[in-house]
Amino acid sequence: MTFTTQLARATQQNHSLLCVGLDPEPSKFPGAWAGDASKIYDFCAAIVDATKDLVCAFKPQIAYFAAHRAEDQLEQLMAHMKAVAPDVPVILDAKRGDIGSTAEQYAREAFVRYRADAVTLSPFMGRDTIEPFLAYADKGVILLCRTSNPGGNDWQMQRLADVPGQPRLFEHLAHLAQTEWNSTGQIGLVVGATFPAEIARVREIAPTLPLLIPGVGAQGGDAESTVKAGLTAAGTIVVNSSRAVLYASKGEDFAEAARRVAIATRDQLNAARG
Ligand SMILES: O=c1ccn([C@@H]2O[C@H](COP(=O)(O)O)[C@@H](O)[C@H]2O)c(=O)[nH]1
Repeated sequence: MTFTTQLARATQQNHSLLCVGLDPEPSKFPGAWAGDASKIYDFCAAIVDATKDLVCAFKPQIAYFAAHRAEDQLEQLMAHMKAVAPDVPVILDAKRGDIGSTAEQYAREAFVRYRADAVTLSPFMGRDTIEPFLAYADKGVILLCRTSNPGGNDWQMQRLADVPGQPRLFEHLAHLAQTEWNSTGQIGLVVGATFPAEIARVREIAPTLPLLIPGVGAQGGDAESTVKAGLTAAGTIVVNSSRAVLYASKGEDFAEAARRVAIATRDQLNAARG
C-alpha cells in the first residue's frame, strides 16, 4: 500500500490529524529511567502504546537515537510500531540529502533497515538527490519546504531572480514537488506551524500534497490556524507534536499524561476542521 493511502486510512480510522513525534531524550525520562539511554525503546514503546489510537502517524527523529548509539533500539521500535499499530504510517525524520550514490544508501537505511513508510529529506542539493528515494515507489518522500525555525528565513524566503514570477525558494520547491518531481505521487512537504501564512501559500501551490506540519506544542504554533491554512478536501495535513506529548509528566504517569495531551491536541485540531 502507498504511503498516501496508508495516511488517508489512519487519518480516517483514528479521526486524527495528529502525529506524535518520538524525540527521546534520556535526561527527560521519568523516575529511575532518567539519564538511562538503554531505556529509549521502553520509553518510546510506552508512548506508542498510549497514543496509537489517537494519531494519523508517528515520527521518530533519528538523531535522538543515533546520538546515544541506540539505532538498535530504533529498529526495535519500528518493529513494535508495525506490530501494535500496523495501520499507522511511520515517518522517519532523517532530513537526509546527498549525491545520488550516497542517497541510495540513505534510502536503503530508511526503507530497508528501518522499514519506514516515509522519510524527510532536505531538497537543497536538487532533484537527483531525491530520486534514489523515489525508486521505492510506494514510500513517502517528504521535503523540507518552509521549516518551523526562525533561520528558515535565511534561504527559504529568498526570491529566485531567474525563475519566471520570481517566486520565493519555498514556493518554487512547492511547485516542483507538486509537478515535475512527483513521479511516484508520494511526495509531501514540511511546513512549520509557526508560519500559517506560508502554510496557506504552500497549499495554494501544492493543492494535493500531504503537508507534515511540526511546530505546535513546544514551539508555540497555533493548532487552529494550522488546520485552517493547510487542510482541504484534496490535501491532508499531518500535525506533529513531540516534546509537549512526550514530556507531559516527569513522573511514573508519563504515558497517561502523554495520552491526555495527545487527546487534547487531537481534539483541538479536529475542532478547527469545521
Ligand atoms: O521545520 C521543522 C522540521 C522538523 N522539525 C522536527 O519536528 C519535531 C518538533 O518537535 P517539538 O518538540 O514538537 O517542537 C522535532 O523532531 C524537529 O526536529 C521541526 O521542528 N521543524
